[in-house]
Amino acid sequence: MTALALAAPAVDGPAVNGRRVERAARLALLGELACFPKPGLVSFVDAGSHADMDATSFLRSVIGLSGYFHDMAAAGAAGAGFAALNRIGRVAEVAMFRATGGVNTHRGAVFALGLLAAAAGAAGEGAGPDELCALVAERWGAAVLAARGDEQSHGAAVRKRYGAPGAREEAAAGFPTVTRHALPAWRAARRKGADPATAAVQAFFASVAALEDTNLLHRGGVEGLAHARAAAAGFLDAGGVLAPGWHARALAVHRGFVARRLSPGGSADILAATLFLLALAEG
Ligand SMILES: CC(C)(COP(=O)(O)OP(=O)(O)OC[C@H]1O[C@@H](n2cnc3c(N)ncnc32)[C@H](O[C@H]2O[C@H](COP(=O)(O)OP(=O)(O)OP(=O)(O)O)[C@@H](O)[C@H]2O)[C@@H]1O)[C@@H](O)C(=O)NCCC(=O)NCCS
Ligand SMILES: Nc1ncnc2[nH]cnc12
Repeated sequence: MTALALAAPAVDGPAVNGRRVERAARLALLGELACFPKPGLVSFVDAGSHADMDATSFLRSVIGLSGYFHDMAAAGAAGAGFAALNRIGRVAEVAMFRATGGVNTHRGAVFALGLLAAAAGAAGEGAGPDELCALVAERWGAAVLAARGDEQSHGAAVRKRYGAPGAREEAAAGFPTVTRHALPAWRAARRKGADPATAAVQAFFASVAALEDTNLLHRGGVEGLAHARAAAAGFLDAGGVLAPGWHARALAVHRGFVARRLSPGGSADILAATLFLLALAEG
């Protein structure tokens, strides 16, 4: 048990697949960071639309979160309710901010992948991506929506101003952007011959085209969100990563986002959740 688990209730759950869950989550966060071109976001190539963080911030954050996903899987296996999961998540957020010097790298991922890790623990071996997403909705969805969040967050400001749904609604609905958009896009690209890293680019664009991303609304307002979704849909309509010249087109979208300071952070989390579910399914 790690220090993060001190926030959890004392439970003696059955033997869980915690190590496998932890490994899959780390692979997913690193895979998301490595994915490029990923318009507006930080990668090993550049910092996209961000002045306060770079790839090193994300690597520090991943290390700072060590043990968190294992603990969420163990808590899920022990039948933890939302309040217990949330306590573990809040401690992980503190660890993330300590690791990055106060920069929000993975708040959304702590939340989304944390819930999915708990579902993986609860379901045990063999549950597929759709089942895990549905389990989050079924078991914790109502409590997720009922929870009082941080009233000062960017997400809260966007909710107040535009009435837009955000990370909570996505989780409570069983991650529809993952199951209906990003995951099918990744699988279709792989079936047609794309390698896993290129399929991740396709999954990312599919998410941007579909998601009401509170980060895009926060930085760019309704116009920024519309621009981002239309640019992503245009890339996919032109054949996405399966069409010749795709890399240059994706790069042009990236540059357009950077020029407008747009950052689709919600889609970064959707991609990480997708890669997490795929890594878990691979074992
Ligand atoms: C439920 C919480 C996640 C709180 O959410 P809330 O809506 O109140 O607001 P935010 O603090 O703004 O965080 C929401 C993050 O979720 C991601 N996101 C956005 N839209 C969606 C969406 N439609 N669907 C899914 N996910 C979405 C997004 O995360 C990424 O962006 C982060 C960078 O954000 P920010 O710092 O605001 O933006 P910048 O542009 O960088 O800021 P400036 O430079 O302009 O200043 C990055 O971290 C990505 O991860 C949103 O940020 C949650 O906080 C909560 O309740 N947590 C509880 C603890 C927990 O996790 N418990 C465990 C599970 S129960
Ligand atoms: N790669 C990334 N760049 C910017 N914000 C993010 N939030 C989560 N992953 C991110």
